[in-house]
Amino acid sequence: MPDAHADADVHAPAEAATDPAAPHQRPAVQVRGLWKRYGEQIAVQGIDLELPAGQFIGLVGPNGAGKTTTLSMITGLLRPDSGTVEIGGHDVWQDPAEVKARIGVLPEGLRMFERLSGRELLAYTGRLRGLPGDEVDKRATQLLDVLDLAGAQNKLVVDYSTGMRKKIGLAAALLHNPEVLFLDEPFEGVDPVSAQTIRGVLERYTRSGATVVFSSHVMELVESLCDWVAVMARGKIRAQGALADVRGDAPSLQNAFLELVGAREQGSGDNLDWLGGGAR
Ligand SMILES: Nc1ncnc2c1ncn2[C@@H]1O[C@H](COP(=O)(O)OP(=O)(O)OP(=O)(O)O)[C@@H](O)[C@H]1O
Repeated sequence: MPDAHADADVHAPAEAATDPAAPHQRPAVQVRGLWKRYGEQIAVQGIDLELPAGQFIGLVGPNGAGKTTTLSMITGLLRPDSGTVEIGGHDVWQDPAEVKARIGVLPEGLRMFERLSGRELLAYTGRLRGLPGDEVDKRATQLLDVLDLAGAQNKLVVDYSTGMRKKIGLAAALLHNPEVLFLDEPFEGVDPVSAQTIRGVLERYTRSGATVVFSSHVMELVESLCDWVAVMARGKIRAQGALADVRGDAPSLQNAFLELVGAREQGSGDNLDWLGGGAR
């Protein structure tokens, strides 16, 4: 692990954003000086992020790092104390309608219209997005099919399992074909088969030039999916850049991550001498 990684704000990626020959020149998301405090608790401490377009981007960090707070501010769900966010060149808080037309969001613990069926939920979401009815029908049928929800399309959302809820939430977030898709812990509670399905849909989507930003604390998943990562700990960005640059010389992203977030400071449980070993 290079020493630079141990300090805050390693910023490895810049060429993609500045190279005039790069296919996606403007960053998909530009965050400057974002702060959020809940009473005494500072959740996000003045972060800057430049997320390149057309990439699979992972926002990783331990529990309580500030990932959900950050994604909520980026997507216009939570007003920052200070700082700005631009998506596709539009300010999220000055120009919310423009931004919301360009993004899809699957927040953590998404509240849905529980008394609608999966198909009705998509029909309703599509009309809210201003799509014509026949186009909504066509897209809904295809998404339900690809996400293996066709058999449950007439079931009420309240009766869906956790994984089914993630999938119908993902379908609703994709229906209007957004430029940037934000997903908070999209694979949490999802079985391996459904995870593979979701993964396939998202990979196809980024190959077409769209951007996926998702938060996770599962390093293997991030390492296998992402082109680009931002590592957060205690409300700050510890590193951001292409996956290989953030990983550096470490054998895996997990090792790089543990180094970056200072896991050793938190102890290894050595003082739990009463635990296990028959000393009851
Ligand atoms: N509504 C709130 N009121 C008070 N404190 C909050 C609130 N939401 C988050 N926090 C605090 O802000 C910090 C960041 O929380 P956040 O949920 O953004 O982290 P996270 O990285 O998404 O964590 P996790 O991976 O556990 O979901 C935590 O210390 C949390 O306790």
